[in-house]
Amino acid sequence: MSIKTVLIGARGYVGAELISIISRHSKLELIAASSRELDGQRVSQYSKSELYYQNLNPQEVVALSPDLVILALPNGLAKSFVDLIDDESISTTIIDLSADYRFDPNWHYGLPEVYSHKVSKRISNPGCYATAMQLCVAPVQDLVAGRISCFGISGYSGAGTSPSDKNNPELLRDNIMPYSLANHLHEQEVTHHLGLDIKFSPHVAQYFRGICLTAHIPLKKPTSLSEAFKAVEHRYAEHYKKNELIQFQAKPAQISQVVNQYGAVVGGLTLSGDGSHLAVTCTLDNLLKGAASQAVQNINLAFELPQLEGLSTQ
Ligand SMILES: NC(=O)C1=CN([C@@H]2O[C@H](COP(=O)(O)OP(=O)(O)OC[C@H]3O[C@@H](n4cnc5c(N)ncnc54)[C@H](OP(=O)(O)O)[C@@H]3O)[C@@H](O)[C@H]2O)C=CC1
Ligand SMILES: CC(=O)N[C@@H](CCC(=O)OP(=O)(O)O)C(=O)O
Repeated sequence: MSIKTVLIGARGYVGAELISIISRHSKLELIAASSRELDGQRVSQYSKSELYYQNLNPQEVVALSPDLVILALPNGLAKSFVDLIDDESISTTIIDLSADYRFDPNWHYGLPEVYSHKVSKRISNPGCYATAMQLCVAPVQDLVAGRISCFGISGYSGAGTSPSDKNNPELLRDNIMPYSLANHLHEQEVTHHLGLDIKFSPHVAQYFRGICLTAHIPLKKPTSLSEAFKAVEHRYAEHYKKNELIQFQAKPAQISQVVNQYGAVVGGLTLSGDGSHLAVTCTLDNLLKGAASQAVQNINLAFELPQLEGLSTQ
């Protein structure tokens, strides 16, 4: 039995990754893909059937009676689709890749390695940096004593295809660009979901994809440095050993390990001399574990499929 899927925002960087994964997923059947710019053109990456982009409005989406609607639109555009599907009270599951519903208590915030799965027909997918920050902090969340600071750097695909300074090759050449150094949406998102005080400094660089994030975490006073390190390392190893998509390692995580990969790497645990501060790194592909492959994990959980369905072959 296939899951009839409609993808809204199919032309984008995230949409393109979703089409590729859906093409290899045994249960997801893409019945429509929306793009204003590519309306009428063939969806060449979709290999299961001959599909053409359409410029779909919410009424046309509902008329298709999909089992699943994936929204991969820029922030602020999900509402018209969500409200109509809600009004029609059809049994369609919605997963939104934007930030629009990440603070809505009626939506399940889907970060499977950090928050236990809840059956829901409304799923909000975390932001890319927000995923990396939470993967860094989750194993020691109860040991945190004060403000966490995170430094993140992303490839310019994080800024999407709409032209901006953050994906302008001229401005990015031989450059690294700090931006939104206060109140970044992901700083708010992680503070909200972890309930901790987090400050985040995003940067963008001229490479295409991949995020490297370093978290500095103040810890409650340990008894001794060696004991503290052993205890903290054990926590990370235990937390991630049951999560196939997360590789925990001793060395700091590097972007080269995760480009075009569905999972993330966490590593480089380093305690300050007095044991009061822990540094930890996480790398992930912003378009995959930061978006599309995490969305498919969440879709699998929502439809009670194996969590890694469609994600194992890499
Ligand atoms: N890039 C990343 O690393 C990550 C992105 N996200 C989030 O995922 C979503 C998609 O991101 P990304 O793929 O990078 O974005 P892109 O800018 O690359 O793509 C946006 C998509 O939305 C469509 N679109 C844009 N404006 C409108 C509109 N007014 N009405 C209808 N469709 C529109 C575009 O197609 P067309 O113009 O042809 O209609 C395109 O398919 C965003 O919410 C982003 O914040 C989340 C995690 C990581
Ligand atoms: C380089 C760059 O611009 N990155 C984006 C992250 C995109 C993302 O994760 O999308 P949401 O807006 O849905 O959270 C940013 O910092 O806003």
